[in-house]
Parts: sequence; structure tokens; C-alpha cells
Amino acid sequence: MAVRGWKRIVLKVGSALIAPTANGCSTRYLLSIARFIAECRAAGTEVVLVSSGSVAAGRNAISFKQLPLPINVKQAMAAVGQSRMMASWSQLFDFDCAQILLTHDDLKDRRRYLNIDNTLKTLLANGVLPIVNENDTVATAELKVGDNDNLAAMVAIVADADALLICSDIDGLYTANPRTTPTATLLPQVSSITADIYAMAGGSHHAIGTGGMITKIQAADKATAAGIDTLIINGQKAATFDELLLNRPVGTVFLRQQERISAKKHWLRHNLKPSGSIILDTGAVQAVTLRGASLLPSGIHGTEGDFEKGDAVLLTRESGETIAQGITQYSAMELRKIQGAKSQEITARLGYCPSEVAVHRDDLVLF
Ligand SMILES: Nc1ncnc2c1ncn2[C@@H]1O[C@H](COP(=O)(O)OP(=O)(O)O)[C@@H](O)[C@H]1O
Ligand SMILES: N[C@@H](CCC(=O)OP(=O)(O)O)C(=O)O
Repeated sequence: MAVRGWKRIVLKVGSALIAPTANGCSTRYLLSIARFIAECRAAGTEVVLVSSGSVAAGRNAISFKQLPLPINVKQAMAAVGQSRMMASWSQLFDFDCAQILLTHDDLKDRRRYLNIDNTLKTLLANGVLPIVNENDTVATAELKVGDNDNLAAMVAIVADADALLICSDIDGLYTANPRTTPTATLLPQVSSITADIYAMAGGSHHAIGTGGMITKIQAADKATAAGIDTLIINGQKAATFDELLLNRPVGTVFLRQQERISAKKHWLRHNLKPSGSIILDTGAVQAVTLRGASLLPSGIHGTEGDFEKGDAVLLTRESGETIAQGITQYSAMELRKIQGAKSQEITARLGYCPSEVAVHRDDLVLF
């Protein structure tokens, strides 16, 4: 029977577990994780692995000591470390592993997103273990997701996973960073991710990890909103995996939210980086939020930023509060000319009218 009733899981493993001393890969913690993966598969639970560690694993191959490491040095380390990391995992399994390297650009492009979806499902159907990482060697800051916790949440959504398991070097989410606040206590369950939960999260305590607890809570926020239970667990302890297999409580469980929204709305909400904002007047805010209407140029009060047609934009109130995110049918320059205009006035102001709406209701998601 599937582990905990999960048909498919995404397991994210942090750098501190792959290359704990930043001196090449170590199997010290990977053995029990690999055994867990094999047991899941044997029980009928499909596994997608999101593995960090390429920079840490390749660190000793590139002679550069000054911190912070410049981007070109990190990219060179990642180029060495990625193949070391893949080799490290592959030696632990008697089935095939597949390398999938992604950037944020791949996840925000609908066509590439669907290709990733198809590839993952084909690999899983053929019993291959997909091992995903960010394509650090080619990705510049603007193209990156930036951390593998958020990447793993996006992969869990693409893969339609039942659960996201984030393996770190700590037992779960504490009320404060236990490395600096020894009185902090572990939260076994979080049913709603509020500002108070975000306030508990601190950064990483070492130079190998990216983001600390903050990125893990962001990931849990994304995944639970998509109906995916998310666990933060200690991947350094073999007992963690025994508890999981025995269906016992372990780590911090972030409960999935009841309401599910469509894959397209998830994609709109989580996979796009907004290039600017459209400011709505009061009537348009009501139409969009209460009546589920499209945003018309007549309800636009102004714009911020320099975006093009097809870009993601935030929809905000005049007070600056964000109410939605969507894809704009017009560039910022065009919208400045037609803001406040009735549909029949668009051609007169612009010389053409490719669309009567600025943001179509199917292309926007409310916050
Ligand atoms: N509230 C908190 N609860 C637990 N750990 C926290 C908290 N705030 C910050 N941390 C830090 O986050 C670290 C885990 O994140 P990180 O170092 O990025 O690991 P990984 O490489 O697994 O992503 C912990 O070891 C701890 O130092
Ligand atoms: N993609 C990077 C890891 C980025 C990252 O989020 O690291 P971590 O916080 O250890 O999960 C790498 O492979 O080095």
C-alpha cells in the first residue's frame, strides 16, 4: 500500500545533506534517504527528487576562497558539482535516474511547463527517478527561481504530487530559529500560513544553504494552496524516514488548504514574475474581485513599470494593495493612452483595438 496514502511525492534534499562539508559529495545522509525512496517506490508511491548541492559539491574543484562567491564562480562550481551530485545519487539505486535542469523561465512559459509535465510523467511511468535541480550554470539572477524550496513547490504542482517533503538539517519549523533562540519549540502542525508563521522564520546558519526557513515557508505556502500537504523534516536522521514509513507524526506538517484552484490559475499565481502594475479605480476593483469580471481599460487609473503585451502584471488598488495578478493584453505605454477609455474609444485613441479587455478574467488570479 502507498506510503501514507500518497500516490506521488516530491522529495527535496538540501545542500547540507548532499555535501555537508562543501568538499565534494558525501553519502553520509543520502543512504537513508535513498532507502526511503526505494521503499516508497516499492510500496507504489512515485517519487520525484529535487536535489540541491551542485554548488557545494563542486566547490573544492574551483580555487576561489573569497566570500560571497561571484556568480561566475558559483556557475563553474555548479557545472562540476551537478555531475558529481547525479553520480552520488545514481550509485545508490538499482534503477535509472534522469537529470532535469530547470530555470524560472521554463516554468513560466506555458508550452515549456507542459513539456516538463509530460516528461516527468513519462519518466515516472517508466520507473525512472527524475532528479531536478535549478540550471545554475546558465541561469542569471533574473532567470532563476533562486532556491530549491520554491523550485520543489513548483515541481510538486506541475507533477500533481500529493505531498512535498522538504528534507533539511533541522527537525522542522520552530517558533524561532533554534540556533539563535534555544528556548524555541517545534511546531508539529501548521494549518494556516499566516504572517505570524512567516515571522518565525530566520535565514540559514551556514554558507551552503540558500534561504533558511523563509524559502521553506514560501514553498509550503505555494504547495498547500495547490492542495499539496507539505512536510519539513530532518533528513540527517535515519529515524525520520522510519517514522514516515510507519505513518507516525514527524517534523512539521503544513496542511493543504481545502480549496483547489485550476492548474492554469496556479501557474498564473506562482510561476510568473510581474513586470509592473496596473492601478484600478474603485469600480474596477469591485468588478474584478466581486463579480469575477475582466479588467477593462475604462477601470484603469494608472500603471507602474514598463511592461509589454503578454507580460505578468499585478493589479492593485489606488492605495497600492495588490488584489490580483494576470497577463496584460496591452503594454504599459498603450495602457497609458487608453486608461479610462470606453471600449468604443480604444481605436480612436490607439489607432487599433486588438482587445476590449486589458486583462481577461481567465488570465487573472485573485490574491
Ligand atoms: N524558525 C526556524 N525553525 C527552524 N530552523 C530555522 C528557523 N529559522 C531559521 N532556521 C534555519 O534554517 C536552517 C535550514 O535552512 P537551510 O540552511 O537553507 O537548509 P537547506 O540546505 O536544507 O535548505 C536551519 O538549520 C536553521 O538554522
Ligand atoms: N541549485 C543550488 C541549490 C540552491 C538551494 O536552494 O540550496 P538549498 O538551500 O541547500 O536547498 C545548487 O544545486 O547548489
